[in-house]
Amino acid sequence: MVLSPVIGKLLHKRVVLASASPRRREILSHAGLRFEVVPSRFKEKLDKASFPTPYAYAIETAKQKALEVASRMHQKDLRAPDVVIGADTIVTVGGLILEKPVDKQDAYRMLSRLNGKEHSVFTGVAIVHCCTKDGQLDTEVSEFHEETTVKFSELSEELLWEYIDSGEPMDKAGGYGIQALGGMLVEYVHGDFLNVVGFPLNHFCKKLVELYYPPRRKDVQRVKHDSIPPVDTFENLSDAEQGSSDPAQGNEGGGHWRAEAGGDRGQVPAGSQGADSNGTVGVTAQFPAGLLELIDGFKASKALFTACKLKVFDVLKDEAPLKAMDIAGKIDASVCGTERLLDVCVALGLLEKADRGYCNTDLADLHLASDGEYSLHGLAMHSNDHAWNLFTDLELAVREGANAAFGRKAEHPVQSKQTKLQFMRAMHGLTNLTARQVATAFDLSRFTSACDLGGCTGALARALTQQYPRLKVTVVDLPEVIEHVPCFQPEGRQTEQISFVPGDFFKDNLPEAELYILSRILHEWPDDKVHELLSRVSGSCRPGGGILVAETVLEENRAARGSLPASLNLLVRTQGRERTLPEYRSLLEQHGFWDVRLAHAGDRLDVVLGTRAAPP
Ligand SMILES: Cc1cn([C@@H]2O[C@H](COP(=O)(O)OP(=O)(O)OP(=O)(O)O)[C@@H](O)[C@H]2O)c(=O)[nH]c1=O
Repeated sequence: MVLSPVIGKLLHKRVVLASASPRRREILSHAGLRFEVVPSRFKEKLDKASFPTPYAYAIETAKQKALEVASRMHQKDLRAPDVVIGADTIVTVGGLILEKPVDKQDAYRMLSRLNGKEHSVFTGVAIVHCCTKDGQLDTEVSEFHEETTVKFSELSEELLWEYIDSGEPMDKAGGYGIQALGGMLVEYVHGDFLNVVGFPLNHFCKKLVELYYPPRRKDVQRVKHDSIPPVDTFENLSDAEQGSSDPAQGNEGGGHWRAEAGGDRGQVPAGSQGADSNGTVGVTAQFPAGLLELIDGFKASKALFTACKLKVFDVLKDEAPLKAMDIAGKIDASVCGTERLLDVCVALGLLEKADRGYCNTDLADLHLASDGEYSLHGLAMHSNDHAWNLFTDLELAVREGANAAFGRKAEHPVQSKQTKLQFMRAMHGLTNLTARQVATAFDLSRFTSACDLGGCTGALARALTQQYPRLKVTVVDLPEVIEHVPCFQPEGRQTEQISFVPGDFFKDNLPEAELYILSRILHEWPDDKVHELLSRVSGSCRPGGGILVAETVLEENRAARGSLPASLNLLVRTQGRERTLPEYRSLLEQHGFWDVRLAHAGDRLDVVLGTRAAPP
């Protein structure tokens, strides 16, 4: 569980903590961040005197730690992680900077200085976004610091030595650990406790908000030139590989000390306009991280599809954890390629990686392995093998309109032999996920018979019969669909309440029923075909009978809820379209269905129920 949604912004990135500190690792993993730990080899020996403030020193050290790891990882496999986090904690007292003691005497000297006094603990943090361009590592650094004031009690020599002999001071800045025995030395703390322990989590989250939640256009600040801290130019922000970038820094943290130092090393994002030569007004724009995620979205989809196709999630459902090499053997793929794909799946939150190997996440077990009631493996495969190709024609479909594009490359999935089973699998998984909600969106207990037109594998029929034990459901679908229905019957759960009838609902007589169901059917067809179908349903339905339409109903401004690409899907794939409630109401009313009501059936689906009026 992730409390801070901003931490979630890092879940899809490969994040590395460039620190050997067990405390930092613990703080960040408790916050829900997923990361690898690669301790930095940077030697902490920058010339303290050359920094204008102690925290400038801590920030620079943090930055060098992170950059060293980024460049080492880049050199190792020519690919740096997306984000490297470095941190450095120091204690300052009387103008002196205290780091980790080198021995017991050093610890004693430090603790004696702190004894009975107030001191400051600074942690400098660097968040380094990396990208690889033409084989070169490109980095962009965001940095900040946090200060906490700590007061020690008056401590006896005996107590100090007892504490030193405990061994606790040795790997800790200032020679104490506030989170353990050292807590007994402390009278009060002002500020962020975790900052003393080694990582200012609260400030880190705020920084992520700054980085990943750019202000909306109307919030773009118009600021006076002299209120912008001195800035650098980071030239490669447009590289989508990078994932994110630093916005213009506020007048705080790393940006602030630089301003004080009169330096000019801060950063400004691409697209920002600096002040004009008169230094009057400029516009700063946050880096469009969300947009870049969108640009990269297809790569994530393709990685997921590929892992599904290679049955990675099936392999790991059967046996886990497994190392990349073992998985590669089982899926008959190269080790290096498999490892990369697996790591991407980890970054996408589909797999987990531990020392002993890779495992499925619960999400992957439930939805991406090919078996299981709620598997979306079929949908992923259908998207990969079919929808993907059709979407390459989106431009053509937009230029020429659905009718023109349809039929050129697009092929109705149910009519294609090759894709028929795959399409059934896709629909089966999707319907299973929503069937209960559709069945219960309205109280249908007054009906004793229903006919599910285009009911495919009977997934909705099953949910209906479970919900309404009196109800008998006839599923009508094309013969070539019905032929494969047995593959989708859960063992031991066949029910006499459901029967399957092969037929074409545009041509064949419709079975008699009190309730006719059209689930995810009408959006596939243009208005003339919808009228044709509704007129056939209306002709078969007795007065007092019903029609139940399950579709994503558009808002009145035609905005789709949930699945935005769906309407484009229709454009490239069929001649149909999604409709608003007034449109459905009008269609149904024209065919004698009244009292048309809407209910939501989850995030992406709505249910419309109409009652057949007596003919005039
Ligand atoms: C004041 C205080 C510090 N620390 C630890 O002191 C180390 C600072 O050293 P660093 O150089 O910033 O980090 P490191 O441990 O050398 O790791 P690295 O990041 O690899 O340089 C970090 O561990 C901190 O937790 C505590 O655990 N408790 C405290 O109360």
